[in-house]
Amino acid sequence: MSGQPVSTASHPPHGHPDNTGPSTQVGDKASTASHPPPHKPDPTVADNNASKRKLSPAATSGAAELANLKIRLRQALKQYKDFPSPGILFEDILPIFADPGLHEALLRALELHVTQSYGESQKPDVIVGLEARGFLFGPSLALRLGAAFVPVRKQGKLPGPTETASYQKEYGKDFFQIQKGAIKNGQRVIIVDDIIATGGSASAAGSLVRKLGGTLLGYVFMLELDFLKGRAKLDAPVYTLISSQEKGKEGDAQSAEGPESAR
Ligand SMILES: O=P(O)(O)OC[C@H]1O[C@H](OP(=O)(O)OP(=O)(O)O)[C@H](O)[C@@H]1O
Ligand SMILES: Nc1ncnc2[nH]cnc12
Repeated sequence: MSGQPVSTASHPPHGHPDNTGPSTQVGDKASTASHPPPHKPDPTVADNNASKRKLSPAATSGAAELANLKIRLRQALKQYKDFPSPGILFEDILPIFADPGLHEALLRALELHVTQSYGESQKPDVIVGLEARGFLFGPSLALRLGAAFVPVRKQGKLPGPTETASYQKEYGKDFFQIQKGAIKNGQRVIIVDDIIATGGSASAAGSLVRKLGGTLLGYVFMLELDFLKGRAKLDAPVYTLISSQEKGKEGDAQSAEGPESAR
């Protein structure tokens, strides 16, 4: 049933039996999937090695704050079976934006990540957001970082000369466009979107940024469906706040009678 969010009492933070590949993150090149092997700590919810790496007190408290924010955000996600088509477990990120406290937590978490990972000398000049859900937080993040915001839109929505890239995503095929001249040669760019699934959308957006002469610093996502290994398609550092879908648990998920918090 796709009309009701699935109960996730039996659906702990996502993972997948196939999820064995490395998960590269800026500032942490080791496995960063939210379901690392049992003997490894979960790097998406805590910077467990902060003290060993002798981080400054400010960086350590920033890492602790980030870990806390991630837990709150993870709990707000909802899942819908068979939406928009059979076999897809749809991750609904909208509850985060319905709650001003969580919305603020999201922006703060992303801002912390970018400022901690890139520092003053490598600050992004441009945040590129992908239509449509990348528009929910891309402009606000850009404002916090003192960067420009540039949209990548679905075909036929942008006026004037554009560059186009076709792509395949988890549940369909599409075209992305960006306005020519929207990014200047050599500008440092971070691409943001809500979810990376197969990586098709993000990869197409990356090719558009490079076509315009942008220097792609990396990708930032709220959520990664890591069993789909989308990050393998991307040739710049990838950061995700939360990951991923536990496909093996899909069959266990019960239909909920009403809205229910995901995790
Ligand atoms: O990694 P992929 O397999 O490419 O899938 C990820 C993309 O799919 C969704 O966009 P979609 O175009 O479905 O919807 P939206 O317009 O609601 O953002 C999502 O917001 C990502 O952009
Ligand atoms: N499973 C999924 N849930 C929400 N958005 C998506 N975009 C691609 N796959 C998705």
